[in-house]
Amino acid sequence: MADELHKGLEGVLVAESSLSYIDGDEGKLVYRGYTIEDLAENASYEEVLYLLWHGELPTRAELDAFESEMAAERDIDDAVVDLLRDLVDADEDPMNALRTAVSQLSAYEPEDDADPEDLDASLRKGRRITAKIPTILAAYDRLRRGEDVVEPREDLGHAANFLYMFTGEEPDDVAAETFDMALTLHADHGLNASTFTSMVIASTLADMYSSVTGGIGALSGSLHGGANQDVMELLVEVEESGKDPLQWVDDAIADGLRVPGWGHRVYNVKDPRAVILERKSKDLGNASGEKKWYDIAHDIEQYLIDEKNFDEKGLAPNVDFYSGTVYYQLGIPLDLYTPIFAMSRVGGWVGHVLEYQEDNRLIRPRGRYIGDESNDWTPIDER
Ligand SMILES: CC(=O)SCCNC(=O)CCNC(=O)[C@H](O)C(C)(C)COP(=O)(O)OP(=O)(O)OC[C@H]1O[C@@H](n2cnc3c(N)ncnc32)[C@H](O)[C@@H]1OP(=O)(O)O
Ligand SMILES: O=C([O-])CC(=O)C(=O)O
Repeated sequence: MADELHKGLEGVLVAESSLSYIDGDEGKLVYRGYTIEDLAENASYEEVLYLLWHGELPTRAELDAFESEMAAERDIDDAVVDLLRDLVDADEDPMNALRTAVSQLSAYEPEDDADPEDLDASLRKGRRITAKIPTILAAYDRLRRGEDVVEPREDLGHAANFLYMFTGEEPDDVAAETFDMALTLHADHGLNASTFTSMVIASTLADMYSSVTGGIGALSGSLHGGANQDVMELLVEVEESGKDPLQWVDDAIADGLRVPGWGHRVYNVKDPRAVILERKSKDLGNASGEKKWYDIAHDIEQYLIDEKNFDEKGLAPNVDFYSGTVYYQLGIPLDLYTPIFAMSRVGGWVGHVLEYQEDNRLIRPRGRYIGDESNDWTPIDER
């Protein structure tokens, strides 16, 4: 066996997949053969879920049935709401609250005793978790605002229903479509760290709740999904400093800042999702007359390219760089940005787990041992 070390598993092929394809040099992303641009423009998030989980686009009848099944699974048990209240009291971060609540959901899973190798049951579990995540997040946010939880509605789409439960008002078409598009953009991305985490867990024949709970944990970190909140915090900090944004960034880089929302393990050029989100952020700003956040982000992007030559180092905006400026304009609090990423990426976690389990093999790499090999035992009183 080769003893070459692949730190961070960079470039290591560990599985075959037909869910999503990324060309990191061309800035191209496709889900099951459909470009992200086509999907962002034409597909609903539910259509994307169907595509990822069933391998092809649904017919109208299949989509109607799928949407109804999802909508019927949105309710969460009162005990989960009680848990969320406790977590609000403990001032828990929403991403951690989501991780805890998803883990608790398994207690109310009707097919709890299904064999983990029963892929149809795993798919239904994945669908239930996906349907309930928006309910958990909206409830958590309302509880911490001291407001009553709003029950899900079955007549609204996944994105619109989240915004409805979150605000208590039915969203307008622009907000619902923008949010739906953001969910589509984040749904899958190859064997990223959180998806791989879910697959590692599933490879032991643990159940879907464990896989998704682990995926949420992996996504929360600042090198992964956590970066979308970091970007918006940076933009707010820049704005509140009253300094010239470019000078602020220059100083921060000199102090060793890793610019959140920049760089990617796979892309060497601008992430195609960042291109779409940038355009959306600009359009929303133009429509509302409040282009401040888009402008600051865009100016920073230009500066990093023109003055810091980030592009020559293969550094470019990733999906997280402009998403926050879109969510901000939808009135979503900063610490919900990463949970919203999870609300979408659960589609990829479930899809990859199911695909991997079709031909499961325990994931178990090796580490090279570099410790001592033959120490003499020293009794505790002599150390
Ligand atoms: C949804 C997602 O998960 S997308 C990624 C979200 N994460 C972020 O936006 C956090 C900021 N970005 C990063 O930390 C990194 O680019 C990562 C973790 C995403 C990818 O990292 P890796 O592929 O491991 O690249 P690595 O850390 O080896 O960086 C390569 C070089 O680029 C530099 N670099 C990478 N990202 C950045 C950045 N955001 N800002 C400044 N420099 C950077 C590194 O310092 C390193 O420079 P060096 O060779 O002079 O030491
Ligand atoms: O693919 C990755 O490494 C990070 C990720 O999840 C994404 O960009 O959506």
